[in-house]
Amino acid sequence: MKPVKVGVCGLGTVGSGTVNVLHRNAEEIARRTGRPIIVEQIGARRDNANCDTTGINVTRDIFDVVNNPEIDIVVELIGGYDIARELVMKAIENGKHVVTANKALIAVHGNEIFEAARAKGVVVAFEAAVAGGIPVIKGIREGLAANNISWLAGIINGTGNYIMTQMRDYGRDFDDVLKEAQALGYAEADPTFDVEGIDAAHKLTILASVAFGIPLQFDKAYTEGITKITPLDIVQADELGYIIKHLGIARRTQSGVELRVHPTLIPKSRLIANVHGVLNAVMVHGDAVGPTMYYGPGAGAEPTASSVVADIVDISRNISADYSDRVPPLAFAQDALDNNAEILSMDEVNTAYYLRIQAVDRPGVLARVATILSEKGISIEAIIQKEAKESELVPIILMTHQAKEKQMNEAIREIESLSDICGDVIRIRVESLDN
Ligand SMILES: NC(=O)C1=CN([C@@H]2O[C@H](COP(=O)(O)OP(=O)(O)OC[C@H]3O[C@@H](n4cnc5c(N)ncnc54)[C@H](O)[C@@H]3O)[C@@H](O)[C@H]2O)C=CC1
Ligand SMILES: N[C@@H](CC=O)C(=O)O
Ligand code: NA
Repeated sequence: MKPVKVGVCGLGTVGSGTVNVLHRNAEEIARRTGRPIIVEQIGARRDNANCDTTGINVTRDIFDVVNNPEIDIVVELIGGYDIARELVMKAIENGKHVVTANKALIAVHGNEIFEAARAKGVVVAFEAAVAGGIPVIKGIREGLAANNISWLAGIINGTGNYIMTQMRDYGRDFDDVLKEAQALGYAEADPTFDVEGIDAAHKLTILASVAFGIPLQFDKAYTEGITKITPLDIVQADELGYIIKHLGIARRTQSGVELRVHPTLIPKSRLIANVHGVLNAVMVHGDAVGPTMYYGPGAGAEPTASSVVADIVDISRNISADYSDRVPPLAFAQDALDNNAEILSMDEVNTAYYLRIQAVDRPGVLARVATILSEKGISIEAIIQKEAKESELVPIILMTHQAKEKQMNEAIREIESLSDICGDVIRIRVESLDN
């Protein structure tokens, strides 16, 4: 059978991993697709010592690749928003199928890209963009196609989970571990995307669209990172029976769709609470299947290449099928996407809370805090008040029952204005993940 010819743009961590996997497993992959897959050309600014490109046409101009008439599939692995968008749109215009690992691109420009691909009858595949090597897009889009999906929650940034795990288990310093994650090829080109939750929000946006059949709406996602999590909160959460994880949560409610990324207290007994290091996991709740979980490496050269190559194989198998017979990019037919599903403002979201308050050790301070919460209709589930040691400040830890974010914001503002409270109230949301 005629080989499928691939052009790889970007030869960094994922690009080199992809070329290596395609070479090493060429025979096994060809047995699956029924035809060989050949790397016809690579567009790269420079060579990569981790990747042998002998015999491959390497160009310094990635646009040579999209304009090469020999190429069937363009693989975009340069990252970023603007040039990647231009490259992918040009590839589509030239009638090429596209595979990308770029979640920023899909979350922000995906609606436009999928529309152009539909008009041209080509496929844009992005399994590697969410949770690296875990086939979670395919799992939801195809494996759960029977279900009404009510919610999903995931640890979807490998770098962040790696940092939190190393801090918790070995007491390591945030900045040191981040440097290590960068050296291991886990982090984004700009690592603030990892630690400030932007990367996770990109991925959550994509997951919510595939699960609920709504257009991509990254600008409406609530985004909070891991930079404010302290060792003290990790210890206190542990004492209360919880573990802190950075989660992306998407939930359908009567009034709209919750789309939020933030640190979260999860009961230690949940499987997902025990997902550590660079590993990711996504829980998806479908009405027919119940709770499911997808687990595996969320970043790294070959785990990510595993998803990139799976998409190449998928396209190679379907290359001759009519566009209307192919699986739609966001799982739902383009004209059936729900444009009316409102993404809720964070004010409307209901969760339980862990609060840590630094108070001057004076009688009545706890009562004053409790009164404010009660006036806002927020009830307390548990309190830990430590003895004051040398310093006269004592941490007060409160766990609340569910409350609206708006009420909690107001309560926090009032608590912070009390004269016996010092600094900001630390607030971490609590998710039971049981329904
Ligand atoms: N590293 C990982 O574990 C994962 C990365 N991704 C995504 O995969 C994509 C690539 O990431 P990495 O391989 O980690 O990044 P990287 O920085 O290691 O590689 C990107 C490569 O593209 C090259 N490049 C950028 N602009 C170029 C241009 N205009 N012309 C030629 N070459 C250009 C850079 O020189 C670099 O070698 C990003 O979208 C990233 O978000 C997705 C999942 C996991
Ligand atoms: N920087 C990302 C890479 C994979 O998507 C992460 O750490 O998860
Ligand atoms: Na994936």
